[in-house]
Amino acid sequence: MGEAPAFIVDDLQNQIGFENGFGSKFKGCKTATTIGDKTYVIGGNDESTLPVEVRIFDKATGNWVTPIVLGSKPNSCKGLSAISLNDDRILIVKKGSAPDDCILFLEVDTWFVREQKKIRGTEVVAWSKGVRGDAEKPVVISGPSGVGKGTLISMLMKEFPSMFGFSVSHTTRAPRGMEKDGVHYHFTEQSIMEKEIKDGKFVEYASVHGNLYGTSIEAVEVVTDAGKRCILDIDVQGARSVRASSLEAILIFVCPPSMEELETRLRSRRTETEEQILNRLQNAEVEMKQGKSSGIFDHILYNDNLDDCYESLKKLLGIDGAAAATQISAPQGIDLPADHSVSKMDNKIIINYGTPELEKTSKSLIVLDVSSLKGGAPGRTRGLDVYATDSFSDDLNGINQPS
Ligand SMILES: Nc1nc2c(ncn2[C@@H]2O[C@H](COP(=O)(O)OP(=O)(O)O)[C@@H](O)[C@H]2O)c(=O)[nH]1
Ligand SMILES: Nc1ncnc2c1ncn2[C@@H]1O[C@H](COP(=O)(O)OP(=O)(O)O)[C@@H](O)[C@H]1O
Repeated sequence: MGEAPAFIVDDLQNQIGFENGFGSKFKGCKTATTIGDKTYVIGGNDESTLPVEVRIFDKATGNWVTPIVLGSKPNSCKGLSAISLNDDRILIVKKGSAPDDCILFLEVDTWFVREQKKIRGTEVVAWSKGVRGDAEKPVVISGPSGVGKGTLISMLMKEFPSMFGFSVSHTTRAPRGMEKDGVHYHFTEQSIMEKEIKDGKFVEYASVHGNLYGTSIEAVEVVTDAGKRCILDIDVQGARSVRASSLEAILIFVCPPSMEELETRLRSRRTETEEQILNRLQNAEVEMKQGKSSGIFDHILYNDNLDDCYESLKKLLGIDGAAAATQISAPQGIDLPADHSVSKMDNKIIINYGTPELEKTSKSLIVLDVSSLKGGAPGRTRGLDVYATDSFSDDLNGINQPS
């Protein structure tokens, strides 16, 4: 049954005293997995409130490396099991943890991690929380200045405060009258933002209407860590970067009914100078062309009547009518018992928490189907399929039925 442990390296075990999580009982919250030449040692102190640490033993050089760790680091726990998936991420099962906090992915060679390694010139790993199904895709809203993006987003956040969270961008533009630092934007300076971009702190950034705007990795993570679906209000260049990234967002472009109406809305807002209005209207022509024809966007919405447009937005997000209630209450966590062992077969991770006697009589296996994983750092890893079953069969396909 299952796969052989990903690794058991005696000298490593002697050096740092961890045990592999595969089917074994162990004291500390430490485990290790080897991918290629690198052994990832993951763990902290038993029952500690400190975050789980990650160290890498590079067999090629014989050196230990402490990587930059992105993503929200899980706290230590009663124990960890680790399994390498596709050599680019390690699935971690936290024993005895809360249902919404027990399946994690440590990305070691995904697109996002490779990009970050390139920018930072050092070892990088990134945590991403695992969630069931296809929920929580981030939502990108783009469109010309004054079309109503902010208005639509405010309506969504007001109606579904526990479902959506706004990604607070950084910008070098000056705050408008009512805007608060850290709420509407992180207002910053050009030189500081350029340094942070160089340090790899941004998912995307662009120069828009003469100012620098960008989405930090942290801005997305703060929202996903709160268990909410992330909304990004970004321009077309930023949308293009997100489309190419691992975020797997739904991209929506909002159009005005006419350029005249766009100008009316922009002027009636009274937040820009005449020069800024003219600049934004000029840019709007280009944005409209790109938005409608570039193939970046999944959906185009026309914001003529505000209420109609808002209803269309909810519909394409699957949160209109009864669907809204279902989605809000859908459980995202996975209830795992404290004491269990973990093994892997093809694209299925089998979590066994029964005694041999118990196995015969009741459900004692949880199967995590990881064949359709999507997303990942800096967002969540979606697409986990989870179901309970009662026994192994010779052919694992035999337990492929959700129960
Ligand atoms: N690429 C990118 N664009 C952003 C970001 N934040 C805001 N923007 C875009 O910058 C443009 C100007 O935003 P803002 O100054 O708030 O003006 P408004 O859209 O007219 O309210 C809009 O197209 C926003 O969608 C960001 O983090 N990244
Ligand atoms: N469908 C609409 N009809 C009329 N006015 C609208 C509509 N949608 C938004 N507005 C108004 O247009 C102005 C610009 O909207 P805003 O949300 O700030 O645009 P954006 O965030 O795209 O720059 C605001 O004063 C807003 O109240």
